[in-house]
Amino acid sequence: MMNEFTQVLTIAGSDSDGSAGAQADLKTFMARGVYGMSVLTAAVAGNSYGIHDSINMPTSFIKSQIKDIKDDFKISAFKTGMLSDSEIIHTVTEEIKDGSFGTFVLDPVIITKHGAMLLEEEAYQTLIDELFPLADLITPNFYEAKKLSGLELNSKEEIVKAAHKLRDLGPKNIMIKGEHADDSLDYVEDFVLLEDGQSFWISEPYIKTDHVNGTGDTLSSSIVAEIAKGSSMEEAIRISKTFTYRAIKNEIDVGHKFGPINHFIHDEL
Ligand SMILES: Nc1ncnc2c1ncn2[C@@H]1O[C@H](COP(=O)(O)OP(=O)(O)O)[C@@H](O)[C@H]1O
Ligand SMILES: Cc1ncc(COP(=O)(O)OP(=O)(O)O)c(N)n1
Repeated sequence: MMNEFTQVLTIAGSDSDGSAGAQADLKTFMARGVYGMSVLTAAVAGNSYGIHDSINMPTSFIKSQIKDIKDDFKISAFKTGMLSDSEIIHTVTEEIKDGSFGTFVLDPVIITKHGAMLLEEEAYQTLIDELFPLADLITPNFYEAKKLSGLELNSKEEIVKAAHKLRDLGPKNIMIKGEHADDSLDYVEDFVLLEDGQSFWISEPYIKTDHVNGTGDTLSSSIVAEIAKGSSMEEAIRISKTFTYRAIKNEIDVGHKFGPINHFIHDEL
């Protein structure tokens, strides 16, 4: 008899070097023991030196991919990543708003840590207006949280304030990932505000390395996997922070500059 397998989905861009985007999501899904599927919204040409070109999928093709997933599979949880512009956000919103893909983790991919802009500025408000109200969790990085909340985030108090401000825009749970651009840091601390009003800081030691491409994608897709397997939101976030930390710490030698993290560490967890 065949085993029933937990099925999850990423709606995201393809990143040719395999470090981030849908490729990182699918590797993470595999590492976390769930069956991953992908709907591609865009594709970027990139390597460890950076992103050098990109193309958006036609919205009709995004719709076709989602239709084929809906027609055949039972998705327990999903995430969105790179959505490029308002037209793609609108298309994805229309296709997912029936709730048939289960728990929704929105990774508001705006900018990579090396400065590539993956969402047009005119689309920030569309993301807030259309997708935030549907999201069970949003996971902005430090820069994205600043942009989306309009706050400077110069102190822990301001990060807490930003999380409340973002939650007022509709998402049930908020995780603001901490700053890690400064090499003198001891810890990277993320702030989590849960649906029931509870909140906590979650920290791991700062790792000094150039191999951090795809950390945000890995974190959010791991949360999707853990929720699909039955964890609570808090458990899924805690497990995924540890998984991402260990994937950064156990470096692999791929690429000449800013390399990927290590998705092969699942056996040790
Ligand atoms: N150098 C680092 N050392 C330890 N943890 C890190 C490091 N870089 C990122 N992280 C962690 O990886 C996760 C993803 O965050 P981040 O890199 O900010 O996302 P994004 O890729 O969206 O910019 C967070 O939990 C963050 O704290
Ligand atoms: C296609 C594509 N999607 C997303 C990213 C950025 O990934 P993320 O993990 O959010 O950020 P970095 O850690 O890579 O900065 C990407 N590069 N490509």
